[in-house]
Amino acid sequence: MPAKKREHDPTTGKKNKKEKRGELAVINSDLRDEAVQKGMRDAWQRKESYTNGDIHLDCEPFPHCQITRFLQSESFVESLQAELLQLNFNSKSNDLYKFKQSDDLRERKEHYISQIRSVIFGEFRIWLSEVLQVDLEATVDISCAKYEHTDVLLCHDDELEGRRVAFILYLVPPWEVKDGGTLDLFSTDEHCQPVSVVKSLLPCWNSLVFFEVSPVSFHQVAEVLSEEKCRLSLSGWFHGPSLPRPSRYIEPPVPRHTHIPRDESLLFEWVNEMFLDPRYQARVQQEFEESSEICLPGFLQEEKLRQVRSALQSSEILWERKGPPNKRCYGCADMQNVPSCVQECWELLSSESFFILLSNLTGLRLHYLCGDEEESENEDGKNETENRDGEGNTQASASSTDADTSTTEKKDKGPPTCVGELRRWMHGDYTLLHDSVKREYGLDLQLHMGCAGWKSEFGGFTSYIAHDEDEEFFSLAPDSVS
Ligand SMILES: O=C(O)CCC(=O)C(=O)O
Ligand SMILES: [Fe+2]
Repeated sequence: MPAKKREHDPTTGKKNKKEKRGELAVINSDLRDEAVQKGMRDAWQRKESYTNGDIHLDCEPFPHCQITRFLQSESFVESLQAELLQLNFNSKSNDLYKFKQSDDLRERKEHYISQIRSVIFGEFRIWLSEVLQVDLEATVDISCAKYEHTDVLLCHDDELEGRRVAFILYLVPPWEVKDGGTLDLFSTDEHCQPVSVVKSLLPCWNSLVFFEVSPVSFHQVAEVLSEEKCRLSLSGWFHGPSLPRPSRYIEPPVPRHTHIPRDESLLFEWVNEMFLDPRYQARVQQEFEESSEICLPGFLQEEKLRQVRSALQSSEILWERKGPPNKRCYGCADMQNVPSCVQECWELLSSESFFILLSNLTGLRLHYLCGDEEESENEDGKNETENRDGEGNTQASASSTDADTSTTEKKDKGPPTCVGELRRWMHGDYTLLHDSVKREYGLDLQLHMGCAGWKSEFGGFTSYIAHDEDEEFFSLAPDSVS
């Protein structure tokens, strides 16, 4: 029920001060019910589900609770929504997310914003402390987010010093699965790494979701697909003692191999002869040494390229999803089961003669017969770079195929080796920058197929950033190499 309206103070006849400024925030009265509190507390301790009226607790894949009709008064929520929409919103975009965020709400003086802030970090925090049996601090950590068409927040766990419970209050129009924008919860494996979405919560007007921030609280906001609807929410964290965290999981390294023995005939068959001319190679090398990257259009012979491209488009290839989703999500082909011309192209890239060709084109020592003019510079760490996800992956949002090999060598580290994948990028695929990767020197090679006429708004670029820098220094679009 809405807070009782009283226009005038009966004793003075003056307007009631609070009424003049607007309604008060009152939370769902079920939360004050002692039986509900006890039921919630017991269920939370035992990690069991619990439902009572507007409150639904579920512990799979990790404990989370949805409170529908969080605020008693509909008109309060409407006024709050209107006030929030008047705020200034800033576009936020990086590899992990794209959405709009309001200015800081901690100090805002607007009536409804102040009201909701004090009820969430006052009465509701005390209720939550009681239910979870955890001392939650009065620290105010809240902002307003607006997700519109194509906005997204990829898989993450919310872990940050001090955050104990995450909450989101939704202020959305009637929402359906086809609108996207669900809050997806991930299951995790034995290393606390996310596996797949096992539950999706539809955002719902005046409902509040909360969950404990933990090593397994992986979630995402699915891309908003509706072109009209605005997914407005207030979200933040209650701070308190963090849960124990296992040490960061480091993925086992992907096995690499040295070149495979194939002679130059493979090069003559596959590579445009221009790139085999030593004078042209010297020019390419000079340019590569100046800029550390080079694009070689028309690298493969037209007929070979056509064969590979059409073989890749055939349905014979089994594309497997590569995860974990907090690091990457794209299709990857099993190289044992690809058409023979694709296999042959793969052999070309791993062949001894190709290692020599790459040495000649780059000046890097990728074969013992070739000198390395860059070696002393690399040894200083001057050229240390890392791409957007630190592992030589591209980010894409449309169908494409991409072969990527990396070759590395450092003194006393043995002969140069390579590793690669045949990848397919579709709408929604991505890689994320992350820390759990060993930094080392390497050469990234990308061979894009079927990306002619690529437009920048398709996404799918690879973003390279230097270690410890925020800004990218180089972006590679697929069309520049097809
Ligand atoms: O809006 C949501 O449903 C979740 C938002 C979220 O996960 C976050 O802001 O960290
Ligand atoms: Fe989150």
